[in-house]
Amino acid sequence: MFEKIALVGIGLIGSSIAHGVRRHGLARSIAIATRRQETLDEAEALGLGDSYTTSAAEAVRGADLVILCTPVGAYGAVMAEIGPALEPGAILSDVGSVKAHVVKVVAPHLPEGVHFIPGHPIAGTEHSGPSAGFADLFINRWCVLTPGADADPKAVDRLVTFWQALGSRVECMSPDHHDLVLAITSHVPHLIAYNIVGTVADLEQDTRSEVIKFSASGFRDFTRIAASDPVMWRDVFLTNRDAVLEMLGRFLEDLSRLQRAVRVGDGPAMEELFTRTRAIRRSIITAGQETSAPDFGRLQGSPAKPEATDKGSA
Ligand SMILES: NC(=O)C1=CN([C@@H]2O[C@H](COP(=O)(O)OP(=O)(O)OC[C@H]3O[C@@H](n4cnc5c(N)ncnc54)[C@H](O)[C@@H]3O)[C@@H](O)[C@H]2O)C=CC1
Ligand SMILES: O=C(O)C(=O)Cc1ccc(O)cc1
Repeated sequence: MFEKIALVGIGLIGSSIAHGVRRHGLARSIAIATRRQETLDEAEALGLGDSYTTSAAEAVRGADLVILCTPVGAYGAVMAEIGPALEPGAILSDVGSVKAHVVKVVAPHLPEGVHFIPGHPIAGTEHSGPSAGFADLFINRWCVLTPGADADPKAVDRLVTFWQALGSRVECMSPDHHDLVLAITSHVPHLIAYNIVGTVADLEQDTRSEVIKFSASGFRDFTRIAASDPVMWRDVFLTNRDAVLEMLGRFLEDLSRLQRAVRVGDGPAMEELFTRTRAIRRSIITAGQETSAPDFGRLQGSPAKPEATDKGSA
């Protein structure tokens, strides 16, 4: 499908793409670039690519598909480096969790003749680093593409076919719409998880030990989400601020209503809400979005994978 795919950044998502490309024979060669030598050595030891370099510009030279797989906060610096080295006719894409910001920071560095088609596989885990990836990650998951109005349809088709070959279902939408939808389905849920686990972390020592000892599965599910990569999520909240604040505002209004229902003992209001939310959970399962036991955080999550050890990103 492609002669040379360059992956800039080789953490959970980059390494999952590398595994999938190998498994399905989607490229003659895979070039891997990352900032730190230590991460590169890890990727090489895992055999994720055919060439390895700390120079992103070197990796993208001669590549007909380049995918940015770093935290979105690194995109500006990465693009400044690779812009002049991109081949005319190449497809440039990414996997970032936000899209409007990505379009804004990539555009100034985009050479004539390079097809920029932003992307976001809505599939992941709380793990990070090159050893966290696995080829099945994208199977039966959505991948959203946000091509501009002037995007070359042939290039878009090639990228759609690529993600389908990795097992994904693909849908195109505008960057702003993507950011609003993901704010409530992914970004705000992560913020809530970070907050509730932070609340426990700030409890007095004795109470905290009890909470951890007796933590029920609800709290444990929050801790899984709150173990997600701090740099990646910092960048999401720095770059999708407006949509997150919009959805957070609605969430807080609803929480106030619920707080009142609890305070005044309004059983029917609580039961009515909990019945509607149960129906949402069931419709997600019916739509094939869920593969495991009830679990708050996996609304966007990955298929069950054997427990891996947490690895910090490089
Ligand atoms: N973790 C998840 O569940 C999902 C993440 N994403 C998006 O995918 C992207 C990557 O996330 P993960 O793979 O989870 O992160 P990760 O932390 O596992 O890997 C990021 C990689 O980027 C490299 N990197 C960081 N700064 C760099 C720079 N300036 N130049 C070159 N390499 C650099 C790191 O060394 C690391 O190899 C992010 O933009 C994130 O928003 C998308 C879907 C799911
Ligand atoms: O692990 C989980 O539950 C996730 O929600 C994974 C995830 C994280 C970030 C994304 O942009 C998409 C999916």
